[in-house]
Amino acid sequence: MTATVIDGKKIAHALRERLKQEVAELAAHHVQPGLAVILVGEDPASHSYVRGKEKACESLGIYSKVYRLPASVSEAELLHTIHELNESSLIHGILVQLPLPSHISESSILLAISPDKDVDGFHLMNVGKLQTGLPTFLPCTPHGVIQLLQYENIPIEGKHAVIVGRSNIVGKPLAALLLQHNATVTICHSKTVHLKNFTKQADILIAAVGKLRMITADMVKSGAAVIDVGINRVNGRLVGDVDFEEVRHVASAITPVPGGVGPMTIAMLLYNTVEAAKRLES
Ligand SMILES: Nc1nc2c(c(=O)[nH]1)N[C@@H](CN(C=O)c1ccc(C(=O)N[C@@H](CCC(=O)O)C(=O)O)cc1)CN2
Repeated sequence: MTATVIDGKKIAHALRERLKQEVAELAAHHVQPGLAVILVGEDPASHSYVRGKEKACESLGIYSKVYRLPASVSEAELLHTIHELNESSLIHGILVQLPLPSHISESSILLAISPDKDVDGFHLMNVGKLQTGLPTFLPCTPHGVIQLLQYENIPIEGKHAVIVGRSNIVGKPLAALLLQHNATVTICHSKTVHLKNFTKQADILIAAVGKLRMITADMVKSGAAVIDVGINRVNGRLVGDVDFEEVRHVASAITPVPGGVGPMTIAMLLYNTVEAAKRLES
């Protein structure tokens, strides 16, 4: 068997084209969605993701403003910036690029963002809404994974989805979303004993740990859909958590890294920003 390679770039592009039209329609009503991005420190990967977000906004006609702050910025200064953005009529979405330096409390910062502008879906209010199935901003990467599965007509309902990784950004919200779509969900993590016994049962296997090529062909059930959320940098190259070259001969569908889930993360952020503008301006 050779798997279908899921083209995240193409799917993200299609979504962005739809959003571009929506932004044009909003412009006709004198509404321009606005996104504020706060970036703290010098992490090159974070700078690159934020540049990607800025460029994506520009290409759709979304206003964006990036606050590039030094790693030495205090929590109080950061909170002050967020409070100002909460009040700004030009800004509909606010996000703080993660990770933050260790002297800043991530939970205090995320709690300060108005839930109505929380386009990452990380505010506790929105986390709670997701868990209880209420409408809210869906975290971008998990939402992107669901969109990829749906675009490829990969059934979710009744299937066993196994997620390797329990982060607040990906693993936990993705489990909630897959449950909403009536999958049976297992979350595995660094303390899971006999990981392979679980991954081998997956109809949909999602790797989100940040460990280079840790999912090998012997860990995958024949015909499974394999979604690789991992981003590992090796000598300047991006490599996922899945051994793509091996696993593609066992799976029925697989996402590459780069060009799989990553582009969907940005597309879903644009989606949430447009949604935020529509809600706040209605
Ligand atoms: N506040 C947030 N911080 C972080 C998030 C997030 O959703 N919100 N997620 C990640 C990083 N991330 C977005 O911020 C992100 C990761 C990857 C990509 C992407 O497009 N990847 C491309 C490759 C890009 C490259 O060449 O470097 C791909 O996989 O094809 C976009 C955004 C952590 N922080």
